[in-house]
Amino acid sequence: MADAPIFIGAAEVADLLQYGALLPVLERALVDFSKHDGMVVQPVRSTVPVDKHNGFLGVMPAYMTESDTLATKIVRFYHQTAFGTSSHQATVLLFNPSDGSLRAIMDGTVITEMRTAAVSAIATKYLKPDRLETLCILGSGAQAISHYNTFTQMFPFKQVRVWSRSRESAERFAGQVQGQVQVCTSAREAVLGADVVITVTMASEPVLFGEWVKPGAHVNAVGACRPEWREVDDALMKNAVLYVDSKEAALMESGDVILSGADIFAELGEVVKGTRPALYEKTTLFKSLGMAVEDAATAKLVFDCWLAKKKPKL
Ligand SMILES: NC(=O)C1=CN([C@@H]2O[C@H](COP(=O)(O)OP(=O)(O)OC[C@H]3O[C@@H](n4cnc5c(N)ncnc54)[C@H](O)[C@@H]3O)[C@@H](O)[C@H]2O)C=CC1
Ligand SMILES: O=C(O)C1=NCCCC1
Repeated sequence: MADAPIFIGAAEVADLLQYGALLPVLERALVDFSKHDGMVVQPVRSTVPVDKHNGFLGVMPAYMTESDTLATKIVRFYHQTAFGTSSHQATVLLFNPSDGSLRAIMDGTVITEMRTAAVSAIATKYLKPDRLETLCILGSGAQAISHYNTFTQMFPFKQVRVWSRSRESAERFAGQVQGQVQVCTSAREAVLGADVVITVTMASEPVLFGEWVKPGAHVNAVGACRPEWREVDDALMKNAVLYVDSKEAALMESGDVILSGADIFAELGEVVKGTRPALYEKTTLFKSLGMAVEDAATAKLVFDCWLAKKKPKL
């Protein structure tokens, strides 16, 4: 009989996951996904609208042959949540690929926060390798915090600006993170002159406009994961060189891509592998929707770290 699955809660996931180990694991997952050689199986996320309660439930399975990783994430994202509870909550199930038995149930909320920020950082590393002085974050929730933490660890920004719909939440954000943050009164003020812009809002209409964005800047557009939602206007979508995590998902899920009619230049995994160029002298935009392979690879890393910690030291 198979062993009972282990449970790894949020605090332990946060303790086990280090960006130093996570980044190469994610780069490999992105590359393997973008080979499209049949070795990675990842259907586009299946999302159930829960209209009555203004929310969605997403199911994200993946199998990666080379690393022999089988997992699924279940994630809820709700517009209205009680104060103090996160709009996004997730659980990851990690299976034994050889017989399909359940190996581990782990918190997926921390995984979602950390792997999404890490993938944006990978996009930034390839698409904006130099002149990283000013970082702008639009939004002040959980992803804003994980992006702030990752980006200030990985890059030498001299200034970080934040804008949020309410000044109160932007100030709360500034008080929560370590280091200086300039709270801006408008999105425009935050974006003008920034080298890197990150959009991490629950907006369904554009909050970022092309006319504000400095030529040659890089944008990570992380929100707006529904076909009718926008975070970015048509001008930016059409004038920037557009990179995505998955072309198939972008054409099914991203309102910014679908409704602007912008052409996708490449998948991020193709850039990491070197089969498509990083046009970093131009204005670039990475449209992130989040992929199951990112969760599966991260969950396997968490599980392997958990096993290594558990092993008695000889
Ligand atoms: N690409 C990816 O892999 C992932 C994307 N996401 C997306 O990232 C975004 C941020 O997620 P979290 O930080 O976890 O959410 P959160 O609920 O913690 O924060 C959302 C932020 O958006 C702001 N906001 C809400 N409605 C807005 C509006 N109409 N206009 C402007 N700002 C608005 C809120 O004030 C808050 O600052 C969401 O769109 C989420 O779905 C989340 C997980 C993974
Ligand atoms: O990748 C994810 O996880 C999510 N992406 C879009 C919003 C829901 C969670």
